[in-house]
Formats: sequence, structure tokens, C-alpha cells
Amino acid sequence: MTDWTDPDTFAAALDHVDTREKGRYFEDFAEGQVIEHAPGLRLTRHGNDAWMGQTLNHDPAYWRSDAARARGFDEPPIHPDYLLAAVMGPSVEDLSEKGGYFLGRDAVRFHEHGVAPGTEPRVESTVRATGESSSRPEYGIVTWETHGRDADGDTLVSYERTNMIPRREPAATDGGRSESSREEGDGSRDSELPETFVTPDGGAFEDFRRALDRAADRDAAVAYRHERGRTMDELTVAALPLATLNTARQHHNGAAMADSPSGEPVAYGDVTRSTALGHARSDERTYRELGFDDERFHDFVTAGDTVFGFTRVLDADPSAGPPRAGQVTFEHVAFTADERPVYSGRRRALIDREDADAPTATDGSTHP
Ligand SMILES: CC(C)(COP(=O)(O)OP(=O)(O)OC[C@H]1O[C@@H](n2cnc3c(N)ncnc32)[C@H](O)[C@@H]1OP(=O)(O)O)[C@@H](O)C(=O)NCCC(=O)NCCSC(=O)C[C@H](O)C(=O)O
Repeated sequence: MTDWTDPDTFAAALDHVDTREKGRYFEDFAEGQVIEHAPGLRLTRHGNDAWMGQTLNHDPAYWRSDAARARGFDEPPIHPDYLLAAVMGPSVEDLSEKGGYFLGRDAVRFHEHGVAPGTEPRVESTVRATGESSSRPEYGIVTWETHGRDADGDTLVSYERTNMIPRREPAATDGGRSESSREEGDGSRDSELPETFVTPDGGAFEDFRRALDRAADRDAAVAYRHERGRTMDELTVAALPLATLNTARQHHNGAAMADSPSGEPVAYGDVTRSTALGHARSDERTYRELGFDDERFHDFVTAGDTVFGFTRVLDADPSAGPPRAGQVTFEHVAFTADERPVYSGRRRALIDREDADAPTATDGSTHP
């Protein structure tokens, strides 16, 4: 009788059998195609707190009732970064599990500002664009528009995401940047930078407005780095994406990644991003997140890399927002200890004014 677990016999069996594949190749996507993803997560406080804790988004409004009420919420809601990751996670099996990097995201919009624990989002994506990659023939580039909706069908969050996706032919590899492109640079690192860098005195709306005023009409920018760093570990690389049902092999399958340019699992883009945003938010008085545009993932992050945050303040609009807050537009960059930018994105957020200290839900906010 055949002993199937004899190592030689088993190796021969592996050579001969088909693999029950997961995920889709580039050729499987067509513009306009609508994909309803399998029911995803129930948003829980536990999942929310784990994501927030590990990414240093230590904002008590999302876990303490007194802090939540002071921010105009009835109860601590789900944090926007966790909501976004929990909506993207269930889409991965259908869209990007095959591998290929998460290149960027645009038009991230939070349609609800107080999403309650217990919400069970339904996630649907529409293929918006498919294209060849001229530099990497083994991949195509696909853009999807994704909506996470509540039980009434109301959109909680929506965005457009772009990934490199392996083509069925030639055989897929993981992609990755060439060594030569990593080493580029002519030594004139600061030639195009402004002469002066202004740092806000604090984290209130007026601090950002005054800093922009100080930088106006001269060769200056409001730009600064945040001190905190977070070294990526098993928990952030594999556990957080898996906890949002993100099945992308890049984050947890060391055997598949051994053959890739990184040679090992890479951090999920949303963990890297959320970590840098956590650093930035610790230096501001965030009231509400409104949206993100032009998000790009420039290079991969692996376990042992430390993620830092850098912020540029682009605009501070006192007229957009409720009486207690003004709208600030930031550009955030996540970077590693060896000063590699790994993420960048433009963010609009409502930032509390200096006197917004004891607000209630009836503060006149148009942003619930
Ligand atoms: C992916 C990279 C290795 C590619 O680097 P490089 O070879 O230097 O090329 P480019 O960065 O110029 O981009 C290649 C082509 O892709 C197009 N592109 C790039 N960004 C976008 C975008 N936002 N929208 C549309 N098209 C885009 C370029 O124009 C190029 O096109 P072409 O010239 O025709 O070939 C490198 O970028 C890299 O390492 N990035 C980091 C990726 C990463 O680490 N992402 C996060 C981790 S993976 C992840 O989170 C997966 C996630 O779970 C999921 O499931 O999605």
C-alpha cells in the first residue's frame, strides 16, 4: 500500500497534483465588473482597540465614554483607520490575494463619523481601470472603487485603490523595486527644498493657521517630523492584517515571500500608514477625519523596520467645519530609520480650535 507521507512519495505527489488557487489574476478583471465580497467582519471594540493600540493611535475618544462625549459622539465609535482596514480586508481575497503590491489609494471618504461597534459592513468593489505595466510585464495595474456599507445600505467609507496584480502568463513573481532604483540619488538632496522650515507651536487649529502665516510670502514651508517610531514586528506585519481578514500572502506567508524581492513578509500598507498617522495625530488636536487623497506606497516595509512620521501642513481653512474646529490639509509621509519614504498621502481633518475644550454633541457641529 502506498505510504503517501513517505517524504519522496509525498514530494512526487506535490509535483503532480493541481493547486486549488486563491485570488484572481490580472486577466480576471474587466472594467465595470462589480464584485460583492463575502460577508466581512463585525466591527468590535476588541479589534478596534488592538489596531489603535498597536499603531499608536492612542486617542481616548475611541475607547472612553467621557472622552467620546467631549468629542461629540454618543459612545466611543470605531476609529476611521480601523474602519478602513476592516472594509479593505474582506476585499483582499477577491482582489489582491494573488500578490502584487498595493500601490496607492485615492478619494478615501468617511461618510459617517460615529460608526458604532457591532456594525457589520458589507463590502462591494467595482473595477474602474485595468492597464498594462510598461516597466513590469509580469504584472498589470488594476484600480477598484470599494464601498463599505451598513445594514441599511448607507456607505460608511469609500475609496479607490490601485494594485499591481500578477498576470497569469508569464508566471507571477512578487514584484519589487530593483536595487539600482533604490540606490538612485545625486547627493543634492536639499537643492529643491525651501530655505526655512516652520513648526507649529501646538496642535490646535490656530497653531497650524499661524504657522502657515509665518511661512507665507517667503521661501518657507510648514514641515516637521514626529519623534515616535514603531518597529514592525510579527504582530504588526502578520497579526493586524489577518485580524481584518486581509489574506494577502505578502503579510503572513514567509514561504511564498522567500522568493520575492523583500525575501520575507512585508507590512500591510494600512498598518504602515496608520502608524505614521498615529505619530502625527499625537501632535495635533484631531476632531474628525474627513478624507485622504493621492496615497502612495513607495517602498516595502519588513519586520525590524521602524516607521516614523513626517508632516507638511498645506492649508488651514477656518470657514470649513463646525464652530469648534477648522479644516487642515496635511501631507503625511511614513519613512523608515534609513530615511526611505514608504508612504505618502494628503489628508483633510477637522482640528479643534484652542477654545474647543468642553464641547457636547449639541455644539452646532455639522459633522456628527
Ligand atoms: C511596487 C514597487 C516595487 C514598484 O516600484 P517601481 O518598479 O519603482 O515602479 P513604480 O513605483 O514607478 O510603479 C510601477 C508601475 O505602477 C504605476 N503606479 C504606481 N503607483 C500607481 C498608482 N497609485 N496608480 C496607478 N499606477 C501606479 C507606475 O506608473 C508604474 O507603471 P509602469 O511604468 O507602466 O510600469 C514599489 O512601488 C514598491 O515597493 N512599493 C511599495 C508597495 C508596498 O509595500 N505596498 C504595501 C504593502 S503590500 C500590501 O499592503 C498588500 C495589501 O494587503 C493588498 O492586498 O493590497
